[in-house]
Amino acid sequence: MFTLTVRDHFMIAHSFRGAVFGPAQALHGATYVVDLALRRPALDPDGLVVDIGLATQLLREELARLNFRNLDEAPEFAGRNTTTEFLAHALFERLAARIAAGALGPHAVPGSATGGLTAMRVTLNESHVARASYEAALPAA
Ligand SMILES: Nc1nc2c(c(=O)[nH]1)N=C([C@H](O)[C@H](O)COP(=O)(O)OP(=O)(O)OP(=O)(O)O)CN2
Repeated sequence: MFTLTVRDHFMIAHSFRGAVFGPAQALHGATYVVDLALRRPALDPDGLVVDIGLATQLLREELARLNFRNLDEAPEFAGRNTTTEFLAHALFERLAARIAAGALGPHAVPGSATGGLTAMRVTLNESHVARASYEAALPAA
């Protein structure tokens, strides 16, 4: 299995509901370093998992939707604790939809004639001691 990983970061503010979060029930900031890992068992006709430039651009675009926002005020997350795990899954779903729509080129579309991407992992590094990931297969379109 081949894997290509690209990295970017974003900054948000949020608060959590639940005694388990202790002081993080108050509004606080976070800077997440995000690793996007893209997987396929066979390289495309150019010898790539995907083009690094396209992957970097896609990740940057999706993180820009969250960057500098107070997630407590984000309608799409209303009523949810925007934990590191939750955000990893939310980003996975957005990125998977963009990839299926061709954002990383036709050879990356899952189930394409050249095989396409078969799996993806989104990791949010929330500090030097903790990170959370969401990983799953990418279904063929
Ligand atoms: N599994 C998760 N646990 C926690 C998350 C999370 O996203 N997923 N987030 C937080 C806080 O937002 C913050 O990152 C850490 O806050 P902190 O108060 O330092 O939490 P700790 O559990 O590390 O320490 P406490 O002993 O509870 O103060 C918290 N947990």
